[in-house]
Amino acid sequence: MNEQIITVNNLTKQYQEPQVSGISNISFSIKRGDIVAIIGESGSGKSTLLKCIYGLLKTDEGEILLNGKRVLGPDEQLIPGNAEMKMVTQDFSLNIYAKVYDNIASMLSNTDVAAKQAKTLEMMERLHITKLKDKKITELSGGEQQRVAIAKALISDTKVLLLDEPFSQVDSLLKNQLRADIKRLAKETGLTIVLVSHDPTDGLFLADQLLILKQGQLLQNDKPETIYQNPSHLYTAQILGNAIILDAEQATQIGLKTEKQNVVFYPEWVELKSSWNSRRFEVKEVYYKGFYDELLLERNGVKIRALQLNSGEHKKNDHVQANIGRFLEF
Ligand SMILES: Nc1ncnc2c1ncn2[C@@H]1O[C@H](COP(=O)(O)OP(=O)(O)OP(=O)(O)O)[C@@H](O)[C@H]1O
Repeated sequence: MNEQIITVNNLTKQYQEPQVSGISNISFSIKRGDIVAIIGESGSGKSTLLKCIYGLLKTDEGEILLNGKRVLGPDEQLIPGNAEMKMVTQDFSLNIYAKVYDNIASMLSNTDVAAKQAKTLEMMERLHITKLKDKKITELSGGEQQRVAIAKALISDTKVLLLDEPFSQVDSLLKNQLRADIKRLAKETGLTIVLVSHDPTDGLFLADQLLILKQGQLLQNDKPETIYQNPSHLYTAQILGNAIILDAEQATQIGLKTEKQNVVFYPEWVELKSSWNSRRFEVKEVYYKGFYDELLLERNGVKIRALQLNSGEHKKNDHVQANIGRFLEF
């Protein structure tokens, strides 16, 4: 069996109004069973790409292949979309008057009622929604509705699940649970998942492959850890959220030399220690993070962040030696 389930070749979709935008000349492929996260700022083309993959938008150039077969556009078939893929959007498209069980079961035919019931119950079990079986959709929280929508999407032998902002309605505790469930589901069933998110931690935590979009262009396509450790553009470092970004003047103030405009590093690359070449910083704030502290440090008016694993070791107004072990230049 071919390892690649989806191949996108030179895909371009431009909207003319109100200004030229969309996505431009995008190529990548997706391995069967992988979770792919599409990350980028608002308007970077994430939803456009997802809709093109599903066949909801007429493309201008290029093609999408699913198992080697071209995905048809909305002008080429009666009902836009693709039978082997399912897309869950932020509105969930559930029947709000029907019970949870009936919403999910409605996707299956009545030819074998016992099999239909068994399959529906199994899918509810997988998504931890068995106890919601007899509730109406209007009685559910956003996160519960999300699970029902995913169960509904998956029950009819879906090969690829497309998720648009899957965690936007879920609080942080449930978000971790739902992320873990989605990951487990993909690994257990071999399902391929493509998701779009504003939150880079979704991609870093969940994905096997991360796509970084900027103004309709694919900027980076790699494993999350590779992208995190080696962002190829300043934009990538910015949207991943955790990086400390300084301009050249600020870098000089804390003793880093650069010929470029910016230096970038992560708090975990800052070593707190005493050594002849480390620099003295003042601890301006200590943020308690559970099993570690995040320190806000300042030197010559420039603020950086560092991690301290021995919680409480350095306190506000202390002076510490900090060595920036590694930094990137852009
Ligand atoms: N139907 C449309 N007509 C015209 N322009 C559109 C249309 N849909 C999207 N666009 C434009 O195309 C660009 C990409 O939009 P898209 O919705 O794909 O981005 P996004 O990354 O998903 O954004 P967000 O995170 O805000 O949802 C934006 O500039 C947007 O304004």
